Amino acid sequence: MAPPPNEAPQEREKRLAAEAAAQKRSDAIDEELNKQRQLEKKAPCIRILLLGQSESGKSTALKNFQLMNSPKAFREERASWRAVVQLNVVRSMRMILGVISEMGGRSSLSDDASSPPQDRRNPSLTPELLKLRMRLAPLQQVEEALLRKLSPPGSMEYEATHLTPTNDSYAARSEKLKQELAVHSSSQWKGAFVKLMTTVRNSVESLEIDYTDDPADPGVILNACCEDMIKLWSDPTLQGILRAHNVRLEDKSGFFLDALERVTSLKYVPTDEDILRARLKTLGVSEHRFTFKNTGNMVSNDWRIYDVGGARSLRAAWAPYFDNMDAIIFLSPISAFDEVLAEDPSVNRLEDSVLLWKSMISNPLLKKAQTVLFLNKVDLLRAKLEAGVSFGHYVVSYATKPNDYGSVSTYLRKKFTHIHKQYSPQERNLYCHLTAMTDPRMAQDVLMNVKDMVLRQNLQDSKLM
Ligand SMILES: Nc1nc2c(ncn2[C@@H]2O[C@H](COP(=O)(O)OP(=O)(O)OP(=O)(O)O)[C@@H](O)[C@H]2O)c(=O)[nH]1
Ligand SMILES: [Mg+2]
Repeated sequence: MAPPPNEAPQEREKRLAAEAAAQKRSDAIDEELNKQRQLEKKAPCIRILLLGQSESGKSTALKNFQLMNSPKAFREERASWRAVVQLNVVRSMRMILGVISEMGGRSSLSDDASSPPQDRRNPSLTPELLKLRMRLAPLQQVEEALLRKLSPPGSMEYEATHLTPTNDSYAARSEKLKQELAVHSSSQWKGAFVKLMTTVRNSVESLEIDYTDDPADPGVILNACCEDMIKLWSDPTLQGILRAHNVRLEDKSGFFLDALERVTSLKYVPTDEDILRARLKTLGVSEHRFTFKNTGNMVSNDWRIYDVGGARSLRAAWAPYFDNMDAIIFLSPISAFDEVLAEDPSVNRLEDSVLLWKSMISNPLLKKAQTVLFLNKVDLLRAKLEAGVSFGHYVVSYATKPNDYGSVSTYLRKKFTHIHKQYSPQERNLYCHLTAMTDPRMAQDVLMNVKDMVLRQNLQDSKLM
């Protein structure tokens, strides 16, 4: 900056001294930044990219990494996950109420059941079910309150999920409610729960939080609906209706209806397994840093794991991360052989997953990355096959081979392995595991294995260089 006109010698001295001090501070900052850069260069980190279609289990794998590496921090976030579990419960209930409404030719879950002419004509709906539907109308309020809590105004998800409380009809709001709550990975959705987190931190031992002193807590209404929700879910007529409509809620993400009493209790705090089962869709790409212990001095202890949103419209955002990855972990939810994509109901989910695997494997930018494949959701695959859902009916090339877990999983492993061999731009190993990411013990065993393998390979590569 030019010196002020008519500057007195004393002022000039003062100004020069201030400028020199500022320069010194700036140099010190530059030096610090350089030091950090040098350190980062000296200790390069290991980068892992989680890939796969939506609901394949990427974020669940990430949660397992967090649980493995920093269990304390993971558990301190329990209060935030409580609201997600509650939202998952309400969503499952809404699917049930939706089926009932459809049968009655109505679309609203807050309809008055006192004069339902269509319902009376439908022999499958009992007066008890209609009564429960009416009694559970307040769940709509719970859902709206939870969404407001998880996506407050001003947050990135607000636009996508916010329900205008103003003049929208319920039908219009219901349309918006159909969208799944998604959270931008870099956003601060957990911030809304900071106050509660402190409480949880103080009560980690007893695992209890008392929310009853917060009248605005949607959990209070949810708790009041608990008995009716249990009655509805255990109603044999309803179970028959769901079967007839081919709705298997127990296979869907975020299923908690088998634990309604526990998860709707006023003092409910999610367990590790609950957090792994809770469903929250990811938007965008997020980087998570881990420092693993006992990895020796030869290679870095620093790990960066990247979680991406798997829905089709979000896949374009993956490419900038392909360069420079040490490993990719691709998750394929193999239980989804009889399901379709939420974003495009004309596409079978297993078929989409196979095509995505092919395109990732053949991508030249990823040719140096080690490839890890998780054939995930084996628990659901087993349950589905045991319930008599025919794999061969959906996968024509499987034909009439036995419809049991062993045969189906072997077939899929071979199929994915074959693609890997055929489409890799250069020869490389494949580390394939059959996994259930919601089982923390199994998941952590597998992830520990993957971690060691990536590390060994990294060490080998650095020796060769
Ligand atoms: N039963 C069962 N559920 C699983 C398994 N792995 C993940 N899930 C559940 O499946 C749902 C979806 O998992 P996410 O980890 O959110 O899926 P994602 O790949 O991150 O999905 P996007 O964020 O939409 O890309 C969650 O409710 C998980 O708890 C599994 O092995 N078995
Ligand atoms: Mg995710």
